[in-house]
Amino acid sequence: MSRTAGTLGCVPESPPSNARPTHPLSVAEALRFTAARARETTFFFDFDGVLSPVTDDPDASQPVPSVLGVLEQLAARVARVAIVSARPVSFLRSRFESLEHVDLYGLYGLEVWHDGDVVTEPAALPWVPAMADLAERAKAELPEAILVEYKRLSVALHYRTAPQLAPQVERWGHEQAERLGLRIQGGRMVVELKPPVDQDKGMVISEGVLNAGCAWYFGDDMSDIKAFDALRAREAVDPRFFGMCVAVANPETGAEVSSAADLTLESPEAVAGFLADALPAFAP
Ligand SMILES: O=P(O)(O)OC[C@H]1O[C@H](O[C@H]2O[C@H](CO)[C@@H](O)[C@H](O)[C@H]2O)[C@H](O)[C@@H](O)[C@@H]1O
Repeated sequence: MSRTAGTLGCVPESPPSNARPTHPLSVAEALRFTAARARETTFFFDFDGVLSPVTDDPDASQPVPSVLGVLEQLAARVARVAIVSARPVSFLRSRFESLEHVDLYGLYGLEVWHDGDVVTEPAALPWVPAMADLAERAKAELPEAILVEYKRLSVALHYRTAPQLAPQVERWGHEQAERLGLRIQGGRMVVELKPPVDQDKGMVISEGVLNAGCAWYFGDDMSDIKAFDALRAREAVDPRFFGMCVAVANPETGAEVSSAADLTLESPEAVAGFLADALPAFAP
């Protein structure tokens, strides 16, 4: 259930209060407070299912066309805009190359785009060969209908086009995780195997908001709930900080993500529309 009542509409003209608003709150209240603190605000976005509609083939995913311009404009009006994804940074670069002022975190933060280079968490690097082997083994041992996505430091096993195979994929994934000492991340019609390195979206956000007065996070999947938790945790220790958690509806993980969010938007297209409507609230 959404914790926010009301829709965006116009942002009322009343003077901004310095006091942090309390949850639940209306979208207008959240935007008004955010606009008053725009220069200390970060907007974080997940990619798949949030900026990009879900496709059967992960390689075919593209951002909603209108979102590119909106993100660039937003980045000029707030302190920072960042995409925090389970995709590799190289993939995110291929989709957002035109965005000069948007920060990119890949593989749940194991990779960061910094000064024109991909910086990888050193503790994860020894796992590259094991992940390459694992991807080959998955292709050989799992049914052909399972799409194996090799991401250098993780392997995603997709059953979107063969949902009846979910139990088999889950079982195989857990066996491999046990065999190799890997971690499992569940998601939308996918089981992902990751190195046993402490890094997740929650940790990216916890670090990313240390100097922020306000942050919004838009997510649709199980891994995004940790990012929501990070905003709540920051609010708990910093009485000035305001965090807004936005879910994007979907038939798979939507209920769980929405129940942890302040606001639920209907689709990636609705995210783009929401941001476009919100832009005038933030002075250029
Ligand atoms: O953190 P994200 O950017 O949201 O990445 C999460 C997973 O997204 C991708 O899989 C999801 O989207 C695919 C394309 O729409 C879809 O086919 C799949 O069913 C979804 O789970 C990506 O391929 C995965 O590697 C990410 O873990």
